[in-house]
Amino acid sequence: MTVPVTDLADSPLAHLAGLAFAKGHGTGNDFVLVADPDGRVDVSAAQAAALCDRHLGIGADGLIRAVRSRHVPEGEAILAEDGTAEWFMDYRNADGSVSEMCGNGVRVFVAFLLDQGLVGLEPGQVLPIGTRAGIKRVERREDGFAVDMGPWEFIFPAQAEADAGDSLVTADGLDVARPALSVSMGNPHTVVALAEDAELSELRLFTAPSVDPIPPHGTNVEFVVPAEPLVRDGVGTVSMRVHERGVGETQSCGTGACAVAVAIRHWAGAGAPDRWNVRVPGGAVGVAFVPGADGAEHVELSGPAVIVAHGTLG
Ligand SMILES: N[C@@H](CCC[C@H](N)C(=O)O)C(=O)O
Repeated sequence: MTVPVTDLADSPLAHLAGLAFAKGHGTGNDFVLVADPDGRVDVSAAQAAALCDRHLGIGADGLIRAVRSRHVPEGEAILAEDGTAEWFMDYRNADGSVSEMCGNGVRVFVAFLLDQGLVGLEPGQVLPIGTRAGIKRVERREDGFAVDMGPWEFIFPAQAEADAGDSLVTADGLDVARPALSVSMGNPHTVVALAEDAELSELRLFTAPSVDPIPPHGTNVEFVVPAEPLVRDGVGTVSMRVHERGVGETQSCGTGACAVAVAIRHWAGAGAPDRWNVRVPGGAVGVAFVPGADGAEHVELSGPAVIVAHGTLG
């Protein structure tokens, strides 16, 4: 009997045989990346999930398709706002669901465009990228990328302003439900403060925490512990773990780190710093609150982006 070692016939990946891909990560948040400049690769939710499967596929927290903005429905609005936003980040979670935004992903996306020779970008230069959460401007730096993530918002503004929390979160490893604050960074996040490192490390995030009330489109849940001291030389430091919507626990979440900085600064009150170092299991990212060109406060996310491998499916 011949064993068909390259046969994907029974897999959702069958129609993608021959597809070139790269694998990359930002602080351990890892992605399969596919270049599809002319919008010819139609990846279904099942195929995205199969590609991201760590046992039967390539394995990743998400799938990123690099497509020209003019070839996606969202691109019309993107290009109307900025005709130079040529590239669109089509992002899917590991379960195949679509997400509005990925902060680590958008840095890795630009590293991938550079890797593929699809753009040129010198340190100090900025590239506008279309996403489902609008245009994100990504600056190349000597040691990685910094992204203008735009303004943040409370998801339940009335409760957030009035109280320390707007919802309650229970998770495996927590003795009682904890108050939490829900923040939108284009995608939804719910942030829970814990008292000490032991509480953070004892969490078991194999199952999704439960959030009540849950934001309308579900949520990513971040658990955060302040460093001791919280602020040194004007920069705050915290440690976080995350359970991502559509994925599970990941090594890092860029939009989650931004949401954590928003919540911790809110809880810390007047005098809290505008610059934060957010430690994650896969490394650390920087978050800064900066004035945006539109007059609103914007969140800037900075960190590394690495392309680790290239391959062909099948
Ligand atoms: N890891 C990402 C966020 C990816 C999307 C998220 N799971 C969602 O569904 O909103 C990041 O770095 O921001």
